[in-house]
Parts: sequence; structure tokens; C-alpha cells
Amino acid sequence: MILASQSPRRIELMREAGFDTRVIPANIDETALPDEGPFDLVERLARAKAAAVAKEHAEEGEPVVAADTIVALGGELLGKPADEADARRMLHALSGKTHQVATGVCIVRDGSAESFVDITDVTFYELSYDEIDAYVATGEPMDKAGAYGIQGQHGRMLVEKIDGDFYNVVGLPIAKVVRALSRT
Ligand SMILES: Cc1cn([C@H]2C[C@H](O)[C@@H](COP(=O)(O)OP(=O)(O)OP(=O)(O)O)O2)c(=O)[nH]c1=O
Repeated sequence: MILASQSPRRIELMREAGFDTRVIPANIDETALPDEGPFDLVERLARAKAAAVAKEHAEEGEPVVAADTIVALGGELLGKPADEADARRMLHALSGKTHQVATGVCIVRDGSAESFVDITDVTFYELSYDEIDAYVATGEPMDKAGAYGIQGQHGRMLVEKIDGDFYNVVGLPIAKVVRALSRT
């Protein structure tokens, strides 16, 4: 199969699940549409990534999997931080609150597409300024939606509880993906 993603976590999850995975990242515009909600956004982007790669690269019968992950806090969408100041701003916003992590997944095979969105609630401990500065200094937040990685050695210390699939927070709800692949 083809994984249309540059995310090291997604690549590792697909390979650990036993798939012979060709990695061909999609290059699409990830800007949200005006008034687009988080769930519509991640599903649309996953569909666009899978379609773009399938059109150019997929062989007959070869499935293409794509995903997109975003953090939603109330009405605010948090993607990847632009810089360290942006990462600090996001982490302050998440401190002491529950947010949602939404991952859209799309599987395209032989021209037909199936997509879904998985949602996990994540609750952060209250974080002090010093804790946030120290976390940003580790470099972990920079390429991750919401400016944290739950799987990271430092990021895991921010999280009080989750409700939903852990792997969805990491960027790919692997059990659902494998079940969907076995159906397509
Ligand atoms: C919230 C959270 C996000 N993330 C990551 C998963 C995704 O890689 C990233 C969100 O960015 P995405 O735009 O979903 O994906 P990507 O740009 O890394 O890869 P591609 O578009 O090629 O598929 O944030 C974590 O690793 N841990 C976390 O706890």
C-alpha cells in the first residue's frame, strides 16, 4: 500500500501493523476554508491528500492511505506552531483544559474513496510558564498539531487523561485504519 504522509509516526504505525508501505507524501494546501469546523477540515484534507497521491502513483488494487490531524480547543483550531512563540501560546491555551484531537483518514483504492474522522478528548494539567518554556526548549512541539506530542518523553508529562484512541492523538487511529483496509 501507499502511505501519503511524511509523518514519521504514521509511517512507523503502518509498518508496525505489518504493511509493506510505500511512502509518498502529498503536497496540498492545508489552509482551512472560512468557517470550516475541525472535523470537516481534517476529513477534507485527508481526502485531498489521498486523491492527489492515488492519481499520480497508485497501481491497480493498491490502496492509498492519508490522514490529517488537528487540535480543537473550543472554537479555535490549533495546527502546527509557526515558531516557538506560537508553540508557547498554544500550550498556554491548552493548560488545565480539555481539547479534542481530530484525525481525518481517507483510503482510496481503484478510484473509490472511504473516509472517516476519529476524535479523542485530551485533558492537560495546569502548566506553569516555566514548564511551558522548558517543554518548548526540548524541540518536541515544533512539527506537531497543538504544539505537543503525547508520545514524546516530555509531552506525555503534560497529559492528565485521555478519552478515546491514543494512536489517534499520535496522528493515525491504527486499529480503525486496519479494519477499514480489510473492508476496502
Ligand atoms: C497532537 C499530536 C500531534 N502529533 C502530530 C501528528 C502529525 O504528524 C502532526 C499533524 O500534522 P498533519 O498535517 O496531520 O501531518 P504531517 O504534516 O505531519 O504529515 P502529512 O501531511 O504528510 O501526512 O502532529 C503528534 O505526533 N502527537 C500528538 O500528540
